Amino acid sequence: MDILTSKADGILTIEFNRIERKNAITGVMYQAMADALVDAESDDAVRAILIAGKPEIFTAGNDLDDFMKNSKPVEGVPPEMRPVFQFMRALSGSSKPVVAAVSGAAVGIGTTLLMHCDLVYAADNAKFSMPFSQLGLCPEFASSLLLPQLAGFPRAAEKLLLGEAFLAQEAYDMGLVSKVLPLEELRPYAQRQAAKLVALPAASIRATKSLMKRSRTAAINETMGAENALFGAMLLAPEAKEAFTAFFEKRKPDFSKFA
Ligand SMILES: C/C=C/C(=O)SCCNC(=O)CCNC(=O)[C@H](O)C(C)(C)COP(=O)(O)OP(=O)(O)OC[C@H]1O[C@@H](n2cnc3c(N)ncnc32)[C@H](O)[C@@H]1OP(=O)(O)O
Repeated sequence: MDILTSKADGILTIEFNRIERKNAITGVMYQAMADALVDAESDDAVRAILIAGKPEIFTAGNDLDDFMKNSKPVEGVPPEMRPVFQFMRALSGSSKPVVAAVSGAAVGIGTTLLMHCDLVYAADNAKFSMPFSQLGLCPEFASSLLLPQLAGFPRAAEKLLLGEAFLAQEAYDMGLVSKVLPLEELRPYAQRQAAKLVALPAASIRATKSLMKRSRTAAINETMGAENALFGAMLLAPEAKEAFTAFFEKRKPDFSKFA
């Protein structure tokens, strides 16, 4: 199983488990996470959600092979029904508190999804990147809105225009991360924080989260729509094909021939 889910003591834990591919996320994995989140939404026994990777890697982001093979529109299937949309919609709209424990690299959607979590804990080996421009793509799932809001435009531009990677301390300084911890303390700490949420009155947690997110929900949804229309087209463009092919051929992409 490339995604592990378990429920215990009021916490739904979702864990990336595809270490041989650096936890790169396929459609099947997005669907498994979407299903777990949708199920949790209607399960009163779940009072907090914990998302984690492996000590050496959170996730390498979307599986690039999946991007190459499964990006064409499918007749009769609206783009919003794709597993990645179902997952991000369920995460962004979750009424339950979501804790993320990040260690190792969090690439692409691996960093974007953190902007939709509530408590984000990073190990001192965490490394974040949104290399969309390096892949011939553009930001997705409201990162073009949320990152400038969190970090200010100039810093967000370094991360989104250049796709530069950044370490845990910078992520903390930018407001993307709640706290940085030594790797060995990360998981127990995130678990304890989730347990604290479980022990608090669920109605208070729900109300607090909903009030904190209320003013930006419409903007997030509108931005996701605009980004995803562009992203879907860019996935099929020659720049992305060159970037994906170059990755698997273990060479630098050559974008010089594209205007
Ligand atoms: C809507 C969502 C959008 C997005 O998420 S866009 C972002 C897409 N992701 C990426 O562009 C990241 C690509 N991966 C990497 O840059 C690197 O990997 C890492 C920095 C994550 C790790 O580097 P290292 O430790 O050197 O590992 P390795 O040798 O590159 O990878 C080990 C095996 O894993 C495969 N793999 C890694 N990432 C992906 C991926 N994203 N999709 C498919 N396969 C991936 C490789 O090819 C390789 O495989 P083999 O052992 O056969 O050479």
